[in-house]
Amino acid sequence: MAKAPMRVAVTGAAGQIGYSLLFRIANGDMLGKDQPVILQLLEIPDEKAQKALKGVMMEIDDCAFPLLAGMSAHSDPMTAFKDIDVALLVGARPRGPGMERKDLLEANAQIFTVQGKALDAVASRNVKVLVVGNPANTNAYIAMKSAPNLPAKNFTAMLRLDHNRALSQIAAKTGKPVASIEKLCVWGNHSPTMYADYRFATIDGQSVKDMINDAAWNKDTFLPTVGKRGGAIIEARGLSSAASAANAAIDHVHDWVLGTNGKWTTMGIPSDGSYDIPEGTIFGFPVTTENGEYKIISGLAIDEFSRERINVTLNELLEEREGVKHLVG
Ligand SMILES: NC(=O)C1=CN([C@@H]2O[C@H](COP(=O)(O)OP(=O)(O)OC[C@H]3O[C@@H](n4cnc5c(N)ncnc54)[C@H](O)[C@@H]3O)[C@@H](O)[C@H]2O)C=CC1
Ligand SMILES: O=C([O-])CC(=O)C(=O)O
Repeated sequence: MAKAPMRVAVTGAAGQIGYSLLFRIANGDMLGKDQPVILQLLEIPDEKAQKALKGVMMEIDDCAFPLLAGMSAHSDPMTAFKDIDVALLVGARPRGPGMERKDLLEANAQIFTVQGKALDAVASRNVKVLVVGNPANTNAYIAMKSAPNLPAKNFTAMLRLDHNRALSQIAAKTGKPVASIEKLCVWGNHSPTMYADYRFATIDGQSVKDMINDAAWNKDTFLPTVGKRGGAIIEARGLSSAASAANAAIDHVHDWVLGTNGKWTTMGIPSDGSYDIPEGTIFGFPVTTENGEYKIISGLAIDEFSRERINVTLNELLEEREGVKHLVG
């Protein structure tokens, strides 16, 4: 029997990331090739944005995706989020050259109180929320706090792009295929302070740390390359990453819904107090997923260097949180 369609809301649907994301969702890349989807697309109530959204929808129509069971355009989150199973909160201002993601806090934070409240009011009680709009961890925190009637665990932030960037750097360094790398993770905030950690990673059962055996490369090349990759792309393209961000959003939700079969990935999730990260902080953790639920990998040894790095990214998140205290009550 055919599966019932899942309702997926995407905000900022006429933006850069939206243009790389919507077609792949409708094509079944995110929820599976046997899963019909209904797209509920939100843009700002602005004539130009709504018109651009209509144009994107015309193109989606023209793909005649067999899995697309419905599609609607919205300018109000209360209708866009009605009964949704998945929310991709992309709509927010991107940074330009010379900005850090936290510089967007002022401009974007408000969006996530409004949208958190709307999710609280009208979304499925099991809605899976992924915040992509920057600063993603703190925006996810705001949305979570604005939706007290939804389980906090439903709110996540995207660190998958950082995870994928780290995979790719390690594949290049070791000369091994990306698919052979396991047990990699990225701790913390989606910002240059994030801590990409390959201490536990393996390739064909062999330790990646032993294979690379170069602490200076880790500290002086790998961590800055992964941490500052978003900025490097803005510098090169004049615009922030879009197709790779959309790809990471697809990966994140795909794995959350369909499971990782015991493999590690990275998700920004509300801490349960693991690794001394204060409960409720939206933090990048190594997880596995099964039956639509994620689980933090527990019991990993945190050495002195790692603890320092984790503390730096945690402190930045706590500062960001302090800055939005007035919005979350
Ligand atoms: N977490 C991550 O790894 C990444 C996050 N990002 C972030 O994603 C966000 C979107 O990036 P782009 O698509 O490149 O930006 P964009 O400017 O091309 O598109 C954003 C769209 O969101 C819409 N929008 C703004 N406020 C909205 C609201 N309240 N409701 C609905 N729609 C709204 C705008 O009208 C625009 O069409 C930015 O904040 C960017 O920094 C980008 C790359 C990676
Ligand atoms: O760097 C930015 O502003 C966009 C982003 O989050 C990324 O590419 O990681």
